[in-house]
Amino acid sequence: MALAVGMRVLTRSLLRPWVRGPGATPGRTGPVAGGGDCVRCFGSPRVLVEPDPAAGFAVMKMRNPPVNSLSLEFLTEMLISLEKLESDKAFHAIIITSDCPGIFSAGLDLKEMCGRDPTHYAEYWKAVQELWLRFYLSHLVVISAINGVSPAGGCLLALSSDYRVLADNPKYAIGLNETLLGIVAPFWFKDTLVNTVGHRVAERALQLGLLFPPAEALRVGMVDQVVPEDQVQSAARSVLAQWLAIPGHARQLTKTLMRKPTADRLLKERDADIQNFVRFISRDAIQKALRTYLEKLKQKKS
Ligand SMILES: CC/C=C\C/C=C\CCC/C=C/CC(=O)SCCNC(=O)CCNC(=O)[C@H](O)C(C)(C)COP(=O)(O)OP(=O)(O)OC[C@H]1O[C@@H](n2cnc3c(N)ncnc32)[C@H](O)[C@@H]1OP(=O)(O)O
Repeated sequence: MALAVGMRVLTRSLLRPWVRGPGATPGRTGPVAGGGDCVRCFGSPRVLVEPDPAAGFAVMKMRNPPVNSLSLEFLTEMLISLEKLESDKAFHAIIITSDCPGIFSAGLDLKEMCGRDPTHYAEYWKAVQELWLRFYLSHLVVISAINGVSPAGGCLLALSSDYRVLADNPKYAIGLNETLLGIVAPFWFKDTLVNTVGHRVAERALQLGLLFPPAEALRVGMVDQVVPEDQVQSAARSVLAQWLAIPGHARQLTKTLMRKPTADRLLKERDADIQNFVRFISRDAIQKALRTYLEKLKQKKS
């Protein structure tokens, strides 16, 4: 409920044509991050959407610096942008990528899961569920152009796509590392991984909290392609052509056939999953583990 209200408010206030600089005219050409012009870009503070309706796709750039952590506001903005693209018949695909150098997404925002009250945890978890459900089941072709490190929730987002292109940089590790934080990946994170890499690889990766560098990620099937860093976006665009050449209804029905059983499991147990999360995350031991982890991240700098 709170999420629905939040989304309505954000839809009104944030989904405006993307314009940069004072005096720019909404809906008209404006400059985009990285240079160049963008016709009818739109978005919100944390999500920039560069549409190419003639080609049938849009690039969704995550820009929640410093690390694209999936805060409640950021999740909500991503959902709104996705919804907007899904409801426009001009779009058949999106490429999701990052505007934060070296980081695809640091995963769920630890500050949303630490030192807050149960109502907040429930609202946050509902938004996380929603993001996964919407991306996992989207009728659009979703390609991840992974141009940075993507642990945990960042990896889940990538795994929810139909195809993953990873930049070949040894720093850009990807995986569900929850156990390293002393937390447990929920069953639908696990199912998404199993569906991608198979049971044995997933079992080992989840228990050990493995973060796979590019060559390993490709070997186990966590990503579909590894390309030189400067070719991630062009490779994603190239592969999109293959996906868009398939009759849309046949591809969409096939996607649903493959993914619905996994999504249905969460849909059936959604409230219980929220209660489970709230109970788990509220435990003193878990809160302590999260605080220690955040502290470690801070100390790393000094
Ligand atoms: C039985 C079980 C039942 C139920 C269980 C239910 C649920 C539990 C499971 C919940 C699932 C959680 C999934 C997640 O996604 S948890 C998040 C996991 N993410 C990580 O481990 C990544 C942590 N971050 C990093 O490793 C590095 O930051 C990173 C490699 C991404 C980037 O490194 P870099 O050196 O470039 O930056 P830093 O200096 O480390 O960070 C900059 C600032 O950003 C803050 N930060 C980083 N990550 C996060 C985050 N995920 N959330 C919030 N904030 C984050 C970091 O602290 C720095 O902050 P400042 O010091 O500048 O204030």
